[in-house]
Amino acid sequence: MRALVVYETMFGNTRKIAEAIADGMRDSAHVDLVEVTDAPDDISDAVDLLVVGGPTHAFSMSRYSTRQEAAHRGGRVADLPRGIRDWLSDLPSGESKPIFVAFDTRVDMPLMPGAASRSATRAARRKGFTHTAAPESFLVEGYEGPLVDGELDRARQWGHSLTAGPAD
Ligand SMILES: Cc1cc2nc3c(=O)[nH]c(=O)nc-3n(C[C@H](O)[C@H](O)[C@H](O)COP(=O)(O)O)c2cc1C
Repeated sequence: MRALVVYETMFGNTRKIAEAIADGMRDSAHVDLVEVTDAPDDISDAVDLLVVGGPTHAFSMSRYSTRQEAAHRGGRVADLPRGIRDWLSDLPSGESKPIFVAFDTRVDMPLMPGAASRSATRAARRKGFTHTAAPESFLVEGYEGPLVDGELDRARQWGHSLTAGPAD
């Protein structure tokens, strides 16, 4: 199996989760891991599984304005010109599409609605991805992080479960 993991991050937490997911997947797949700014403009036919993740901003995927706000709060110095919302929207709506699965990071607050991964899954369906797997969220303690204890292990296991066969 060949997989592509595309991630967006402002404070580095989603990058760590993406790296752990890719690690878990590598047991049974060839995995390419790229930040959204370097992601290809189209998905190669060779990709069987597309995994897309980003931070939850304002109950959904980030927008330019929310990334600017993150930058003002001490996130990456240069604000990110495109996030996963823009990348997904710019993908061509061709016929052949890999399996799609999304993840996000969000703050550890039980009643906080919305998750970037759910919005990304809806966007992917609109784009023509007919095979989508259940999205997953990973928790951070505050806007800047750090990740909640145990989330990196959970991400590694989740990644493994995406590519491992049913007997695994
Ligand atoms: C502008 C802004 C809006 C946010 N809105 C939400 C939100 O609606 N729900 C939530 O759970 N977390 C929210 N957060 C927290 C982010 O999810 C958190 O910063 C992110 O998971 C950290 O990931 P990163 O280090 O990869 O940027 C917000 C953060 C920012 C900067």
